Amino acid sequence: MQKGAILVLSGPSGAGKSTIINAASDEIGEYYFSISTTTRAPRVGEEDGKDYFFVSKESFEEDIKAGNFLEYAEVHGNYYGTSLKPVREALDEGKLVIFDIDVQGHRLVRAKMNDITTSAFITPPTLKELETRLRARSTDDESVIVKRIENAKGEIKAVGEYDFTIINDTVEEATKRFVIVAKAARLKQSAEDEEKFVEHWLVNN
Ligand SMILES: Nc1ncnc2c1ncn2[C@@H]1O[C@H](COP(=O)(O)OP(=O)(O)OP(=O)(O)O)[C@@H](O)[C@H]1O
Ligand SMILES: Nc1nc2c(ncn2[C@@H]2O[C@H](COP(=O)(O)O)[C@@H](O)[C@H]2O)c(=O)[nH]1
Repeated sequence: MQKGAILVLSGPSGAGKSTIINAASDEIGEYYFSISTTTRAPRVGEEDGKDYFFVSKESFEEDIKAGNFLEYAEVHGNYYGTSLKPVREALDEGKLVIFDIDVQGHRLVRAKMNDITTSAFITPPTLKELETRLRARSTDDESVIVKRIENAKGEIKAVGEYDFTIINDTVEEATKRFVIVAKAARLKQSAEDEEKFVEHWLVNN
């Protein structure tokens, strides 16, 4: 029986998802962060197996064919996907599994594992502030930044599909809110658990 729960975090590139997960990591108890596979090239300082599993397009497409992904999507011109096996194992161990995935990925996870999923959309207060932060991060070329800002205008429209919205004005305040959301996510029960509880409750009355 599956015992864990899922917390999906989405938001435009540069919203602060990684920053907030890292800032909250000591306060949210034991969790498993799902390391995605991508065909994007590593940024300076990124490590294979820590930030992402960096693979070729051919290798990614083989994994698609083999059914190895829980979800995958093309985002900003590259493939990104969540491997099913480690997620299943973490859920079976009763862990909270945290995903940093885009809005398409969130829809696919919802379609497959809605009953154990909680989600939050993170965004800076304005598009202008997003642009400032993406430029200040200095990890991407100008053409990549322009593409991500353009895509953010579409991504923000999915905000209503999420359980929670976290406006990342200051890291401190956004992290506090994320910690509360993570605690709520842990409490999400699977439909199977609910059925068992009702059965047990009725029999014992
Ligand atoms: N509240 C904040 N105020 C100012 N700068 C911030 C804030 N939150 C994050 N940042 C900065 O904004 C940049 C983007 O943050 P981060 O890399 O965490 O975004 P992300 O959502 O994980 O992006 P991506 O989806 O591209 O991986 C970083 O340089 C980070 O230090
Ligand atoms: N659908 C998925 N989206 C993913 C996954 N891993 C990351 N992402 C999203 O991609 C963008 C860009 O990330 P970056 O590291 O290149 O800046 C960002 O919105 C992530 O949330 C995934 O496995 N599936």
